[in-house]
Amino acid sequence: MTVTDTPSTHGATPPPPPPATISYEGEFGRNPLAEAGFGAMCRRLPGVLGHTLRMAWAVDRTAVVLLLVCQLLTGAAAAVVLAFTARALHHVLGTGSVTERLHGALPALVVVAVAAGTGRVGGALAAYADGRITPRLMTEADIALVTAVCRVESAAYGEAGFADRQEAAEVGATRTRFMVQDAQRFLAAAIRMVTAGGVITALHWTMLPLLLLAVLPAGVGAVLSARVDYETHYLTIADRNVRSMMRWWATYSRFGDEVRANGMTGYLVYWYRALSDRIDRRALSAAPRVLRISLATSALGGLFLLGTWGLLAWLAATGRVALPVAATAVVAVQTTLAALGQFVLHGAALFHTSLYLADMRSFLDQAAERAPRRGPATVPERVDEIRLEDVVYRYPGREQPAVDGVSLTLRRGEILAVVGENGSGKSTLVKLITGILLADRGRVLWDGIDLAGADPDAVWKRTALVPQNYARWPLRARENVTLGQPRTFDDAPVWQAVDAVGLRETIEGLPKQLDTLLAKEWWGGAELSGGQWQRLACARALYRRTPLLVLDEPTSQMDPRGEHRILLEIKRIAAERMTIVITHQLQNTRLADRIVVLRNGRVAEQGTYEELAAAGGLFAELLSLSEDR
Ligand SMILES: Nc1ncnc2c1ncn2[C@@H]1O[C@H](COP(=O)(O)OP(=O)(O)OP(=O)(O)O)[C@@H](O)[C@H]1O
Repeated sequence: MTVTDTPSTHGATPPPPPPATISYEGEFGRNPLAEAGFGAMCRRLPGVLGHTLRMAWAVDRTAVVLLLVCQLLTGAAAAVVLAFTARALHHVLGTGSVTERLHGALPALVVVAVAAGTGRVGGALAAYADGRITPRLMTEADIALVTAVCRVESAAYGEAGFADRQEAAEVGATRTRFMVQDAQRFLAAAIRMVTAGGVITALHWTMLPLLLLAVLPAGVGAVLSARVDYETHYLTIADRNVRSMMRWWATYSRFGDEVRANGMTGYLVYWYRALSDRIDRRALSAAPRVLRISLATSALGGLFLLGTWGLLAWLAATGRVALPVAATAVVAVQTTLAALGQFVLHGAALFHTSLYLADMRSFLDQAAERAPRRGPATVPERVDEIRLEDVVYRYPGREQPAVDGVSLTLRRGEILAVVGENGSGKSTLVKLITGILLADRGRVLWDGIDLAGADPDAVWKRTALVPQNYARWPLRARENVTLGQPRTFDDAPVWQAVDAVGLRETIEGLPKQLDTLLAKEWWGGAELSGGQWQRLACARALYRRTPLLVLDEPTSQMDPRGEHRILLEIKRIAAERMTIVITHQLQNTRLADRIVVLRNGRVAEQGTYEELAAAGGLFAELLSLSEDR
């Protein structure tokens, strides 16, 4: 047999590469539970219960009170049912005629019926209270997450593991659904266990410890299995995160053309399956461990249960307990066994849920730590100058700074063009000027106020930005213009902004004009073309009328008429503000008062269009390349 490097079958190609393996080092590389012992895990329960109670209390106090009262009621009802069943059995199995015995048992049976009914009503009301609390609890958890993520310093997104902690927190937020239910069932089982345990101890003191031994292994098994499940979850967070992102990109209708016309479907589906298989393999590799735990704990529990029944038989056979008492004991054993079983299983379920909720809480703490803490300084409505002093910024995990010692001054009324090759630091520079990122070194001063000490909301009230990747908000056309600055109910300024970008005809042609929902996916929605969306993004920035206007590649998708119109508008309104335009269309930099050319994060040259075009430097080189067609 010979082995060749060349494919032997007609046109066979090597298999496509499998999805990259993602693993993290450092803080997030280790499962926080990896070293936690069984006792430590169980000690988390009171904390989880307390937290659940506090959260539930905050959303609906009446429902919480109702829930607790109902739990007590159902627990007490269960005890009454058991105690009076014992009494009834005492009569039924006693001496006398059948009628006498039944007659004697009747009052106890009535009490049993009433108590059982009360227990059922209590159970139904508890479920109702849970139904009132849980949806709001989920909403609160969800909103807390969204708010936390929207508020963190932008730099946090770049930190290793941040997105995965967020994904873990999202799972935690969805698990909130089980939180009240688990806590409620656990409490109910605890109350039933205490009451039934009391009854059974009264029959013979050895019964309860034996029963406890019979169910404890199942509880230990459930907790250990929950731990294995969480370990698998932890190991696959990164993969699931990437998979859900990929799923969105692959199935989102806006990218459908690219997927189809580039023949990506096959590979995407292959990729999706390969990653899913990898996730499944991790889950399946845990299955034997779960089976071993389950078999061992079931066997142990079964042995103890056998012992309990044996003891009961021995007590009855040797006359140590009377027959009616033994019969009651059978009922009591069953009830206590069920209560104990539920107690440990719901305890384990609560513990399981708590693992995920802990992820959510730790992410919220992490996000809170990364919330801007810059200082109280505010920025006046009018800003006359922005000065950068030797500003340096390096993205986390990158060796080279993206902006490396930039100093420049921008004055009111001035239009600054920033140019440079891909990756030269233009967008990063703009993020530093607008305070989205804070400089690692050096200062960005707005009329002498250092952005490192200024309240970011106060700064962002004064900025308008058309980023390179702007969002196409699935909102009405009006909100797509006013988002971030809903000023009045008056549409006139909205139309002004729409006119400024030459979009009036388009908007008037929409089914509901400004009220049209710009989301093709939804019924009643409409879709715009790429350039029209870009015009809308520009309209949004112009509508804000802020002292700083930043446009990053604002006309890359526009036709010449649209581009011309926007550039004229920028010039028209330039006197009242500072304007920064990033562009690769070097002809467009003619409108700027000054051009800054970046290379590797540094200012390579600056000057007017004419000066730079004649200087023979990088700008002149790029200009000649753009003209060499
Ligand atoms: N979020 C980020 N995390 C890490 N590195 C980043 C990030 N954003 C940009 N960079 C890196 O910083 C450098 C500067 O990027 P920047 O986006 O500022 O360049 P640019 O001049 O705007 O490029 P382009 O012309 O392609 O838009 C690049 O090397 C880029 O890889």
